[in-house]
Amino acid sequence: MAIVKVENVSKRYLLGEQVVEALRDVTLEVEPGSFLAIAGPSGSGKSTLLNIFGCIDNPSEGKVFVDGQDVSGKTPDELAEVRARTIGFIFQNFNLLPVLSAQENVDYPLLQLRELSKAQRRERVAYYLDMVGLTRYAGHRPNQLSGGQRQRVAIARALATHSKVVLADEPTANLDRETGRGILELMQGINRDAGTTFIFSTHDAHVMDMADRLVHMEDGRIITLETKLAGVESVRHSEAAHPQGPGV
Ligand SMILES: Nc1ncnc2c1ncn2[C@@H]1O[C@H](COP(=O)(O)OP(=O)(O)OP(=O)(O)O)[C@@H](O)[C@H]1O
Repeated sequence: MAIVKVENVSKRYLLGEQVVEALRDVTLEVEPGSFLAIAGPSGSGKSTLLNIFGCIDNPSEGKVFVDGQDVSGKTPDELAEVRARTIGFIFQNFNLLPVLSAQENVDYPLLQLRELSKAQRRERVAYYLDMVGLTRYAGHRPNQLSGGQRQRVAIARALATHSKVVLADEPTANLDRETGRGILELMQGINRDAGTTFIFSTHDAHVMDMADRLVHMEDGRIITLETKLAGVESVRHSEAAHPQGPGV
């Protein structure tokens, strides 16, 4: 079963009098354990697709499934619950709370999981800060950390809720190439060791190379889907090869 799936999803925004077609009839299934990159020119719909996968935005048409649940008809409170328990987010500008330390930033989304005791939360925060190599920096606030360290805090925060899927919108865009590569290697290691699904958008060819699945978008549509398994690369042109839409 797909961990996230969109079926015939379109998204239109109204910009004054003008209608912007951000997504046009997109169908995509992402299998658990994928390390999937979404590439495409600026404005092609990458962030919109990630936001719809993450239940931050609703499609104008089509269906969205997260962890087997059809989220189309859910209330805002129900969607918040799905997000809190299933999905982690990483952003290009890190989105950490500036007044909180690294450990408090990682703890913050855990406050929504009311079944966790304070001791369990403390244990989880310590575990994930260790996983991203930041135990020594637990008490530092974001402005006392480098860009790469801030993104590591964001990764720990995304994982601490035991998210099944981490959605990352250009996670390396504000980092130099070497630091960006380190962040991708960290995400890839977690993907391989823990089986967490990662879906990230990128403009960077080096980052695309690290993905095991690569979706190319243009003008709100999926143009191609590449799968790299055991050294074999296949490229599917979504409409010709997949009348039902591509499955990843
Ligand atoms: N809230 C909004 N209101 C109006 N138009 C929007 C809104 N969000 C996105 N769009 C438009 O939808 C289209 C797709 O935008 P989107 O941000 O998904 O592209 P992208 O591929 O992520 O671009 P980038 O690589 O520059 O981040 C663009 O034409 C954009 O201007």
